[in-house]
Amino acid sequence: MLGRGLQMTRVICRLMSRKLSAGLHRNILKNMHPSIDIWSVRSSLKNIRSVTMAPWPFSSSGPRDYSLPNPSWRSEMQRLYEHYNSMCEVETEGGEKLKGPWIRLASYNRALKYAPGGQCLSKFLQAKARLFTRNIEEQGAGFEYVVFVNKQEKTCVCVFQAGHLLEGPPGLVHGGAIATIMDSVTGTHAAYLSGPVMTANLTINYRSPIPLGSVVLVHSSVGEIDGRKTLLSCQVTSSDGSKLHTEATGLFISVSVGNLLM
Ligand SMILES: CCCCCCCCCCCC(=O)SCCNC(=O)CCNC(=O)[C@H](O)C(C)(C)COP(=O)(O)OP(=O)(O)OC[C@H]1O[C@@H](n2cnc3c(N)ncnc32)[C@H](O)[C@@H]1OP(=O)(O)O
Repeated sequence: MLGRGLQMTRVICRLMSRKLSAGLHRNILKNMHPSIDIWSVRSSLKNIRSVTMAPWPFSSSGPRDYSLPNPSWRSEMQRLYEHYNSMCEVETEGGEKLKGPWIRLASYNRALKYAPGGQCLSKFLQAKARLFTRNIEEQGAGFEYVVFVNKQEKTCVCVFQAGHLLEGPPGLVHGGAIATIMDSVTGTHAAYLSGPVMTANLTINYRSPIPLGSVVLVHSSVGEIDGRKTLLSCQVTSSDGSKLHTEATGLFISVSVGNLLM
């Protein structure tokens, strides 16, 4: 049986979707043109500022879930994926939840389109938008990663394989690519915990270089959640955890759905 919270969230999302569509349709009918009166959309979005989001808005029913294994994954990446996946919660046909405390977060290249209520908006506002970390089509060339969240401990781990397009110093991963994956993992973790957020700051210390093509773990844990502020800490380690590559803290501020679309 689906949890009551999830059912409630679905109802809210359906209502959200209607509100968003209503705002859009008014403008489309008025102008007969897909250039949107952004202020009208913004004002209709203001009404949904206090919506409580589902812990994770994406189901595994999108066209391509980028967090699933593909042939470019090295054996270490596959092994770690299977390790965490074997501890993941599964739901039986009868709705019973079995197995461990982890869940794998599905990941798509179009964050708006596959979020509840976002399908209509994505056609007009961000038709060409693609998630930065998921827009290199060649498998294994860029960011290969899968994120798992531990619901009991409220921690998060990402298995990350850095492809050849992420080079910085010869043979090593670019610092900006490391920052990107840390921002993505902590941002995803914060969104899972607190709903829609924006990164307010990310403070990074690079301790040891990451070899290009290697598989590392990105760990994220909660420092503090205080009102709109979610403070997380993050470490990138070698896949066996013995070597620290990078550490960071990130502050995420909860925002309204409208903020994310403007
Ligand atoms: C589901 C999808 C999955 C999709 C999965 C994809 C995951 C990818 C995640 C990527 C995430 C990103 O890269 S986001 C993109 C990069 N980030 C940005 O562009 C953010 C730009 N900045 C902003 O938009 C804004 O400054 C905000 C939203 C962060 C805050 O603005 P605001 O909403 O007006 O809030 P404001 O009143 O200023 O601040 C609220 C409280 O936070 C504090 N505060 C605000 N900023 C800071 C700061 N930098 N450092 C310290 N503290 C700060 C304030 O002092 C205040 O504390 P007090 O007085 O209340 O105590």
